[in-house]
Amino acid sequence: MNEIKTKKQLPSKEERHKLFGSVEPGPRTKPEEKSKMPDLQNTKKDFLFELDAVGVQNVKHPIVVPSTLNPKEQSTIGNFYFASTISQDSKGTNMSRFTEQLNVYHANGFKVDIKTLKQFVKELQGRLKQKDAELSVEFPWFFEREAPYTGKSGMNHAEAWIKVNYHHENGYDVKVGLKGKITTLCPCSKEISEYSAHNQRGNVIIEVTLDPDYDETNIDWKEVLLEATESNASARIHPVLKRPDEKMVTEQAYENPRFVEDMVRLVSSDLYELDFVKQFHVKCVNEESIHLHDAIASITYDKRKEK
Ligand SMILES: Nc1nc2c(ncn2[C@@H]2O[C@H](COP(=O)(O)OP(=O)(O)OP(=O)(O)O)[C@@H](O)[C@H]2O)c(=O)[nH]1
Repeated sequence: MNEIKTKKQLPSKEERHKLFGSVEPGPRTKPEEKSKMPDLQNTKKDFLFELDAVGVQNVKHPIVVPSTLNPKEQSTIGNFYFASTISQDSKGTNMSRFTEQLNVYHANGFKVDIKTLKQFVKELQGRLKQKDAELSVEFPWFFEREAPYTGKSGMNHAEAWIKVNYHHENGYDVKVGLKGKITTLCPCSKEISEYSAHNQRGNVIIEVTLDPDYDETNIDWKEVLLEATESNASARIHPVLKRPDEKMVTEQAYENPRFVEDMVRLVSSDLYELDFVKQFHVKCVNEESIHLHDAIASITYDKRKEK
């Protein structure tokens, strides 16, 4: 026997909102025109302390990333931080101006190269009417990777970031960074064991200060930092491996054992030799396969302080 279904008769949307607590607007007494509104953040008084930074963070926005590896240009999502210092006599910043400027750049297709970001930060300093401004942007950077024997390719990615600071008297400070993943095979395990050696996935985190004359039209820092990471590892990580490839990377790792300390020293040596790198920080975090904890090592070095 067929059941007879009766359709619910819902109240109108307005009635439904009232049912769940919406009320009529109250009397309006405060100005609605911008020029008549108090501007609290622009109050001038002695506010006791200068601020190191005031701004916005965790701003997600579409960006275009140029690359020397394939794909040569990729659309992705950047996570931005924008800030400036403010003086003791200013109550607050004009927060709308950070995202207002972001939208101006979006209208032209926001390409996150060093030249564009430097221009962005200088304009932001002017827009905020402060003596400095800074931004950082983090994004996943994709690159094509071929298997070592069969040449089968797929996409790998690393976390990349750029930090730009501009001061109206001191100029720019630009830092770039990359977190890449590698295989490391334990030298101690190889030495003491009758067979095999434990290995792990290592994370190499690099941040470098760029030389003011760094020319991104000649060198892509992302590719260089990735190569410094991967070329010093026990083996590279691949998206696609067939059996002949797997045999190659397994044997290569066994032939190139690395402690976490070896990794940071070898990567630092490569960075030391690069003219466009003035200062660097290298950290390696190995997700140990024979422990629940990670092994870590790091180096910070400033070439500008050398005698
Ligand atoms: N300074 C400051 N603003 C905040 C904060 N949190 C939110 N805001 C918001 O920032 C917005 C105002 O931005 P402003 O840039 O000062 O706006 P405006 O004065 O209309 O903009 P201009 O014409 O550029 O000066 C308001 O919506 C504030 O509520 C905060 O902690 N500090």
